[in-house]
Amino acid sequence: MSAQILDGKATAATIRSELADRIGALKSKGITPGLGTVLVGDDPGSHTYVTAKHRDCEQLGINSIRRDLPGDITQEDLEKVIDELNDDDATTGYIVQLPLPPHLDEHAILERMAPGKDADGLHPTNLGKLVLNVKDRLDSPLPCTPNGIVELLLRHDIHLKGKNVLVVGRGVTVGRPLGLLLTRKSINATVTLAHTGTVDLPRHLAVADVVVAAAGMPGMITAEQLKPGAIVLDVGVTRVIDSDTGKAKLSGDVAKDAAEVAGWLSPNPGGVGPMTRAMLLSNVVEAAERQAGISIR
Ligand SMILES: Nc1nc2c(c(=O)[nH]1)N[C@@H](CN(C=O)c1ccc(C(=O)N[C@@H](CCC(=O)O)C(=O)O)cc1)CN2
Repeated sequence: MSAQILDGKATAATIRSELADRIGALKSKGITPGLGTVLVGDDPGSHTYVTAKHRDCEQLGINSIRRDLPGDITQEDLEKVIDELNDDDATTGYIVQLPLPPHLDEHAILERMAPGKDADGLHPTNLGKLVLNVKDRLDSPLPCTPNGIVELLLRHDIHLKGKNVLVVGRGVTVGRPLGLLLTRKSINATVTLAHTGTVDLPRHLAVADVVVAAAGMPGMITAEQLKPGAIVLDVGVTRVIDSDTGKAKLSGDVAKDAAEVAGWLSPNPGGVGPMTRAMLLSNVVEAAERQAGISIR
């Protein structure tokens, strides 16, 4: 048996073409959405993701505003950039690429962003709305990776009602918000959130109908640990040096042989990553629609 593929690349392309129509409608009213990005330092992964986000914008006719800043920028100077983007009318939404270098206070930076311009759904007000389960999902943006995972499953006609979902990793961009999203009544999954303090992870894996691996530990989840037929989403990405070529390559959290046991598997790359970017574009378009007072659906 070989797992069916949760094709994030193709699904993201479909979402982009749907967004193109909405961007056209905004432009006909004289509004062009604009995505701002703030990138601090020279981490190659973050650089790749930000560049890809701007490429997506260019392809869809979204303006993009790029602020690449030195790795030793002070908190005060970074806050000035945040204030400028908050005040810039051309920037309808923006993100601060994470992680920030350790000398910077990430929470203070996210909190300083205007919640209405937060294209990542990571401002405390927007995360708070997720916690409070604010009914109208269009009232505030959802974090891109969790939203992308839900969208990827739904568009493959996979519904999680009553399913046991094991989320491995409690980071702010994936694990924590995903648990909140999946336990909404509209999804109704039963979620276990595992982390580095979890005792006996294999016991949890053995009973999980769905596994979301977002720990950033290459190959940590193997075929023999999975329940046969499990739906597996491989989210974690680590850059490792290939011992044969000496070149850096990407490695997910799920071992290659998982495909022999899983019922569905998201490839990595090509699975959740492209969906994260598609959901960012969707948040930017929704923010522009909200700001223009356009009723969305
Ligand atoms: N402010 C944010 N920072 C980070 C987020 C986030 O949602 N907001 N998530 C991750 C990184 N991330 C988005 O920024 C991201 C990860 C992966 C991809 C992607 O398209 N991956 C491709 C492979 C790309 C490659 O060659 O490296 C794939 O999976 O096919 C996009 C965005 C942490 N930071």
